[in-house]
Amino acid sequence: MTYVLTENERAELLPDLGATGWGAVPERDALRKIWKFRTFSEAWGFMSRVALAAEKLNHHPEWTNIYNVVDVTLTTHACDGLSRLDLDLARRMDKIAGDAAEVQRNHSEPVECLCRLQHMRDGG
Ligand SMILES: C[C@H](O)[C@H](O)[C@H]1CNC2=NC(N)=NC(=O)C2=N1
Repeated sequence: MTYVLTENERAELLPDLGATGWGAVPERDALRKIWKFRTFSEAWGFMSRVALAAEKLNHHPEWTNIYNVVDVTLTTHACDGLSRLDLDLARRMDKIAGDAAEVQRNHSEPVECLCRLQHMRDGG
């Protein structure tokens, strides 16, 4: 079943994602990453491939696309927080993007904030 990651799991698994540019959304138990591709076509190609991976996982991103920028938030609605599925999808997205895009890092908070389960309730 889908369950919210424990503090031990967070401490073990989140730093690697933080290193690739995933951040913590303030006051939510959610991960965010922003990619800037060279063109709209490359951004849309990335989104198409991710959409197929998301369908396979039956786990879907919250995302927006403006021209060549794709802004992604991952969380699990079924358990109202971060689950393994978010980490799986995050890793797949990283793999699909490869180094085709510039990763914007000046947003959100460090993933380490998500290692405390109270993060989303006390606002950081
Ligand atoms: C019925 C279906 O399994 C659910 O609605 C799935 C689909 N995709 C999902 N995606 C995300 N991000 N969270 C969910 O809880 C979720 N649930």
